[in-house]
Amino acid sequence: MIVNFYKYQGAGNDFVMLDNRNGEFDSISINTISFLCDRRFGIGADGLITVSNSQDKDFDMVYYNADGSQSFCGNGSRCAVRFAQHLGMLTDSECDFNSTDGPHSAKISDDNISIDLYVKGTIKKYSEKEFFIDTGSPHHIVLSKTLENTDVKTEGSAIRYSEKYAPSGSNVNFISLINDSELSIRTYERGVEDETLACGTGITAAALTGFKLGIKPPVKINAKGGTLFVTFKHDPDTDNFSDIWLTGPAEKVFEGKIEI
Ligand SMILES: N[C@@H](CCC[C@H](N)C(=O)O)C(=O)O
Repeated sequence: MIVNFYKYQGAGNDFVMLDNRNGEFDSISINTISFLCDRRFGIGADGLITVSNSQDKDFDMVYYNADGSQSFCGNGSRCAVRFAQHLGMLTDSECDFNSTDGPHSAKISDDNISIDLYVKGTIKKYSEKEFFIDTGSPHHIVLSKTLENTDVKTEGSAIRYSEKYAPSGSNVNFISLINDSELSIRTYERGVEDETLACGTGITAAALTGFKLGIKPPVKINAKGGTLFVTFKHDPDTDNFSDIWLTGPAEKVFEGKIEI
């Protein structure tokens, strides 16, 4: 079967997009997802997203990592909003959509897409330099003074597969604080099993963890593939974060046909 595909990227986190408005990719197989995301034998991407009609929102999306596993994806969601706009599913500069972890809202401009995210639970502090937070996907955070020289694949993989996170694993982010509103980040992504150029839920997790270390919103975050911004509110009485928004670029790279 020959299918149309679209390739999008958000700060270098790249995705194959499939128009699923007729439901043809409802039961897409893990093998097909892995093939389409393969950088040598397929199109190549960190993940794959299907965009479908929704009963109660502007669209529904499902995110799959390159290995076919599912989670919530911040950059993928931002790209899915841009794709829904391309498909003519959006009529406004704001929209609502359903993703793997529930409903989200988005704000659209020519340069950027912003989405809101939700935290599950609170930040867990393992030590002065290691933390965990779930921003729709699970994220381990390591404070690093040697970010450029960090072997993200080896060190990230060791934490991702550690007993602490078995059996489902965690994404792993290495961060360096630059000043009181800026940090740099490198991320090992579960399901891609490698470093990616940016990870939206990881960037959000880093901004919120950074707040605990003295960083104030809006937080500017430098990833390898680009710069994103995170804003949020924090309630000192409950220690809860709310009104969390991730903002950055999301654009179509190319489109084509492929046999699956
Ligand atoms: N790239 C994503 C995160 C995708 C999910 C993650 N790999 C997981 O399995 O938890 C993002 O931009 O948030």
